[in-house]
Amino acid sequence: MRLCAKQTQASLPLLHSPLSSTVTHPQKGHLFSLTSNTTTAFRNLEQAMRAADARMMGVSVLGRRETVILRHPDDCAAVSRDQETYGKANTGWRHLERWLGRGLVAESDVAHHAAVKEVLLPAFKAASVKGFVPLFAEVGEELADLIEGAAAKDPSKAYDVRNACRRATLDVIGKAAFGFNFGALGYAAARLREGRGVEEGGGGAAAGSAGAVTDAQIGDADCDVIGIFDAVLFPAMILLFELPFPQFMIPGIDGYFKGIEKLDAVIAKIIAAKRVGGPAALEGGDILSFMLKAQAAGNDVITDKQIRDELQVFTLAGSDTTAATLSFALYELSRHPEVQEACAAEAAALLGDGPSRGASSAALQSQMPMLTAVINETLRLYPAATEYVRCTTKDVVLGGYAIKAGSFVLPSPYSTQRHPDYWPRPDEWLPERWLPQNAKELAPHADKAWFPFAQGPRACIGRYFSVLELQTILAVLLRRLRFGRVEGYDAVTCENFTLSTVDGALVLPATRAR
Ligand code: HEM
Repeated sequence: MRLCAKQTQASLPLLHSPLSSTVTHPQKGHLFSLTSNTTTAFRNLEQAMRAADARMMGVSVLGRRETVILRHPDDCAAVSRDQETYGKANTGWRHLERWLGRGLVAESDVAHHAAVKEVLLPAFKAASVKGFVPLFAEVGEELADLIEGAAAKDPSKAYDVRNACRRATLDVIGKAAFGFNFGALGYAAARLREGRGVEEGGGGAAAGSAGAVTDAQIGDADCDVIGIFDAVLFPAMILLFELPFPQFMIPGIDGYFKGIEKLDAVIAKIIAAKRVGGPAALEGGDILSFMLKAQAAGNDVITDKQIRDELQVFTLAGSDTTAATLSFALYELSRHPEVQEACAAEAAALLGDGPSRGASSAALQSQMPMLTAVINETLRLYPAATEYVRCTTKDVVLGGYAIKAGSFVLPSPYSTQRHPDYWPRPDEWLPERWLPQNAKELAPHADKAWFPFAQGPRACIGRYFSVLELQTILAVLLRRLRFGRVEGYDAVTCENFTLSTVDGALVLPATRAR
């Protein structure tokens, strides 16, 4: 672990002075220490940078590549905006080629990425995604049914809302992006009716390393795509670290490859169903239809392979990220009953007896200020992507520090969004900081120190989609349910590709009297 000590611009040193700190990183540990440290490295790094009041910090991963974590908003913005100097080529994404191919998030060729993004952007604009509100509300109701069903069985039993949220967001992405029902919530509801639990697994790193891929028929009601994800995510995260001999070094790597095969089978099935349906099947407003229509119109960027890759990317990027935000929001709401009641009142006033059909994110924001504040604050304290990675294409000086060509630089939403220089009371979950009357005092630098969706040309394409999804599902849930605190329980964060928890996100749900 090394700290980028402040150096004079004149000397332009390429050295970083050593830091003795408690931060552990996979430099020389054996396999078990490696895996456990990797899942909590983001937390240790944030604390070490804060203790040292460091602008950035360098770590060495297995002694291979210099890796620098950034927590200054200007550095994060500079890296995010300049693709020529801070590219995606050579970053760990290429190790996930078998899975994500050259889909948007993994593509390193700037021109190809820009061409694909230009085609897809219209489908993700705020005006386009508002058409999905009825779908978000429908899935929100199904999620509420599942949670309510579990609570009815045993009202005193702590409920892991995280896995339920993962199921909901997977169903949303299936229906909205592909016009396909993964049936993830239906699978859990059926198991609950049979008296068999599916939510006990936790869904964190431990579940990921278990490597269980179901043999269920893909795309049918008894298929558990969440189970496939559990097998894929953890080895995928470790693959990003460029370990030598991954086939021997990474626990669960067989489950990773089998899982990708299964996901590929699901995706082939989804695309085939669309093509068989002819032009009528392309009128559903989903993103796959959008791509197939672009292809039929002669757009040569959208090849069959590109469509397959994007579907893999959307399944990944569009589900666990939003699920993490949703479940952390419910967890924090369970600990802040007064905020929860304010949100429930907003939801009741807005939704009345039915979902707000066709509302835009901006409209919901003005009508649900507290609920929107809850989402912003949850994304601040628990950004699903704690860091994102770029690779320097030449020697650079960033924020006064010299960094060698070929180094990884990681803008860190997690560390920047907890930085005491930019956030008063940084570790407190305080949704009210986002209300206009408090912003000056409690969120004075939000415009530059809050970027959970990244920034610049590689910023998240799904931002409006996911915020609208979160607003709608949270409103539907809070109108029907109250989430109580589980005494003595504090969620422990870890990383399982996206921000996760070691032990789920436990709450005590109860039906609200209406
Ligand atoms: C709370 C939810 C979400 C968060 C916090 C989030 C965060 C991010 C971040 C930080 C990046 C940049 C990654 C990088 O540069 O390596 C990103 C990229 C991306 N996200 Fe999201 N995301 C969310 C939801 C979604 C959704 C719902 C979708 C799709 C429906 C989506 C699709 C994508 C895609 C395709 C990219 C790659 C964009 C590009 O490279 O041009 N994300 N996201």
